[in-house]
Amino acid sequence: MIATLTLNPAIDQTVTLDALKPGSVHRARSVWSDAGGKGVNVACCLADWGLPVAATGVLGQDNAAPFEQVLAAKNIDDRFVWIPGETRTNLKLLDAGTGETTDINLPGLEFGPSTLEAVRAVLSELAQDGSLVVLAGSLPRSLAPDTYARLTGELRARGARVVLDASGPALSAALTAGPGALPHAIKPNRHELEEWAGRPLADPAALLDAARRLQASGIPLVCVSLGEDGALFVSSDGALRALPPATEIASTVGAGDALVAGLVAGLHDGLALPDLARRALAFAAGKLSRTGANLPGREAVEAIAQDIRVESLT
Ligand SMILES: Nc1ncnc2c1ncn2[C@@H]1O[C@H](COP(=O)(O)OP(=O)(O)O)[C@@H](O)[C@H]1O
Ligand SMILES: O=P(O)(O)OC[C@H]1O[C@](O)(COP(=O)(O)O)[C@@H](O)[C@@H]1O
Repeated sequence: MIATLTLNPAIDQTVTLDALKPGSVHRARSVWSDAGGKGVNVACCLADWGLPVAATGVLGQDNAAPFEQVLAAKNIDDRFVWIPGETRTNLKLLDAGTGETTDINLPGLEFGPSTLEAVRAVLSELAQDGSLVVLAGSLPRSLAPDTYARLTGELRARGARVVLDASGPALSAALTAGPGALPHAIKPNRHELEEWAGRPLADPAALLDAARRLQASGIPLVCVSLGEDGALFVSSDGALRALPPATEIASTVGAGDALVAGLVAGLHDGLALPDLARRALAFAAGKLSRTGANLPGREAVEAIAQDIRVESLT
């Protein structure tokens, strides 16, 4: 069983501008919305790949439709806890000239201990021996930074492997949890890894060293995503860098989530590190060619994976 948790989902509203100029009035070329948030996006990509997946977390009842639609359309087991209020809308400003996206992620719905308890109950039903559980995205401000660390300990005690995609204090707390509460895999991006390290990691050697330190601390798989430079992968099988293929980019929003979904699909199939890296980058490249958290068909993703170059690092 595969499950994803999104405690702070979002409707992603992507606004395309001729050029983003801070302080000036813009007339948008176009606007579109996707139901998103990290765990929702991971579940969408896994469902497109053909794996059964359940999605849980907390959603607002007052703008439920986009989430209900996408979960139903992709046949994702909807195990969300619904609360009064609106799920946040995050703004993604796409500069058509440079192709760069500027993210404005809002704080989101806050909720108390009883809602978290309800989510915990769903997770403990979903997590069994051998399950893969993805904990992803920011935490609402009402939750303690060690929320992921605690959930990871509980899920591990049930025999599940946890894949964590978090940042800031929530990531730091999860990485300093005791040995029984560390995640099986993490996917920081360069900025998140620098935040954890407390210093810039400008050159490849510094990045690799930080990733190796995390793996040596007891996290079996560390993947550092590097945008257009691909990603680093470190496990007990070694370290490697995977390079992205040339890709038509429709939207970069959710590329990191697609990479996480590819990692999960690879862990599910027990792939060796180089093939796991190819699978993860193929998911990201497949998603980049589309808007929203959507992958092309399995054959197309497998064809992309075959073309991904992987370099072993010493
Ligand atoms: N501009 C790009 N060109 C090619 N591949 C990209 C680009 N942006 C992202 N990717 C792919 O998507 C993956 C995740 O993107 P990244 O930006 O690192 O994640 P996040 O969104 O979590 O910060 C990268 O490892 C890479 O494979
Ligand atoms: O929970 P956070 O950290 O605010 O991030 C939420 C945002 O990240 C996304 O999941 C996209 O993430 P990536 O582009 O890193 O894959 C959006 O759907 C959402 O707006």
